[in-house]
Amino acid sequence: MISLPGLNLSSQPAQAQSVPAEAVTRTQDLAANTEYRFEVGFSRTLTVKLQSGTAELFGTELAPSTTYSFTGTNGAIFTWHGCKLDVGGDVESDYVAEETPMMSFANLHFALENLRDRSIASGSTEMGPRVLIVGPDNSGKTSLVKTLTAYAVKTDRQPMVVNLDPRQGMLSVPGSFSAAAFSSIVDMEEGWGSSSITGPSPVPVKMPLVYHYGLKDPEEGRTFKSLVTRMALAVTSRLEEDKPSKQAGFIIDSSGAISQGKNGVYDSIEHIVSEFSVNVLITLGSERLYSDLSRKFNARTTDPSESVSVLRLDKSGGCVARSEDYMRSLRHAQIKEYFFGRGDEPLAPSSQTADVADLHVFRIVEPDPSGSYTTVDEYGISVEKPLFEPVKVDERMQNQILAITTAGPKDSQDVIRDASVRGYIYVASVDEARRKVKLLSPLPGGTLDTALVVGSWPEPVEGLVG
Ligand SMILES: Nc1ncnc2c1ncn2[C@@H]1O[C@H](COP(=O)(O)OP(=O)(O)OP(=O)(O)O)[C@@H](O)[C@H]1O
Repeated sequence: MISLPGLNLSSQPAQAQSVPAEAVTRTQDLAANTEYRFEVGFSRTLTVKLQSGTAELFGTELAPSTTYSFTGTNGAIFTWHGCKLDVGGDVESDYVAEETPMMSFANLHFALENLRDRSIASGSTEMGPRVLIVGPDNSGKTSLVKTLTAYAVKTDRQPMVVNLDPRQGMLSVPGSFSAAAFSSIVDMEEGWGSSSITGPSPVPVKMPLVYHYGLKDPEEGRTFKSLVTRMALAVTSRLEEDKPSKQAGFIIDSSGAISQGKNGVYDSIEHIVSEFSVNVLITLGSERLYSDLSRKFNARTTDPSESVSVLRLDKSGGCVARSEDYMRSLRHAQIKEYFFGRGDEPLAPSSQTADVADLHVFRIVEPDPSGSYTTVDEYGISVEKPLFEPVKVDERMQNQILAITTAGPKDSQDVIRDASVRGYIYVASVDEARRKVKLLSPLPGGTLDTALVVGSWPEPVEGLVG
């Protein structure tokens, strides 16, 4: 058996052990072009083994005779030509679906392949496809990104994947934005990974680029657009040095919040399209979004090199609306994995004690309940609040995740905002009397003489250290 999914084995050893791979299984026959869909909660485990035929999970092929196990996961195992699966364990629900959008996903992949071939034919002067995926919450954006990435990697491409959704991290913790080039297969059970230093999950070619956003909703913060601009510059300059990834292009995953629009205006989407020079904009699961965006971008076809193809894909019937409880468990599992690794790839985070006075923590300033960022200064004049405010480390900071930025503690607000992230630390405990703080870091050592940034997202995680 490989590992428990994503999501740290140590949190649920009892359940994991209660379902050994050799426990009772049943055979699930799948006809061609159908998929086996499952919902597995955090307290259950499903095991799946490919008995015969071929099958894939979000584009990644299942290896024969390998038992995969899933916990805290919703997903679907699809087969193009039919297969038999050995299914065991326990699920919230499962069923076989005959209608899937996989053919349209595969067609999209082939269209992207044409653009990649065109980039190669141009001697890499042209960049490969620059794709942005938008759609409401739970419309299947991340699953489509995984599928397109897996298909591209199977064709020996090295696409870059950019995550601009703070609800879920990619190779990092929730609340971050990240980008990484992928070259080998996406790990089956976990699928995306949150740790940047474990081995087998999606294997980035280089360390991921990470920026800290620190809020739940891209539309609520003042730093979203600047971070998109920074990320676009960083991704573009990385691609200039990396031919295979430049030819393969990139795929951007976004948050459902930016697809809501305000009176037909999609400011954040337009900003991403313009900063990343997106030329393929995929709308998932919303006729209205497709209609609004195609009207907007089709009107701009004066210069063909700047044209944006807006495509519409149907939402898969398998997409599951996830409860707030489920999402919280998912975030906590991701954070736990960032520090401790996974069942078969454990990490040993280092614990260090520091003086409270040595930490330079900046809190992201949030709007007041009316959404305003203005305040009245000592002269009664209305002024804009700063982006960050320095905060003292006290007991309220216990269980918080802090971003270690590349900015110095004396740098300006803009420098702190635009700084990339070296990694994250967890505040395990604060002893106010002794003025000491115990920190957990995925990497040993490291200087704390930088600006540490904390936001309201992700929320404090209790009990990370037992
Ligand atoms: N075909 C399918 N069968 C079963 N489950 C699926 C299928 N497609 C997606 N899901 C599940 O549905 C949920 C929502 O999908 P996904 O995360 O891809 O959507 P999203 O649009 O990225 O969501 P959000 O923007 O809210 O993060 C996930 O738990 C995913 O694993």
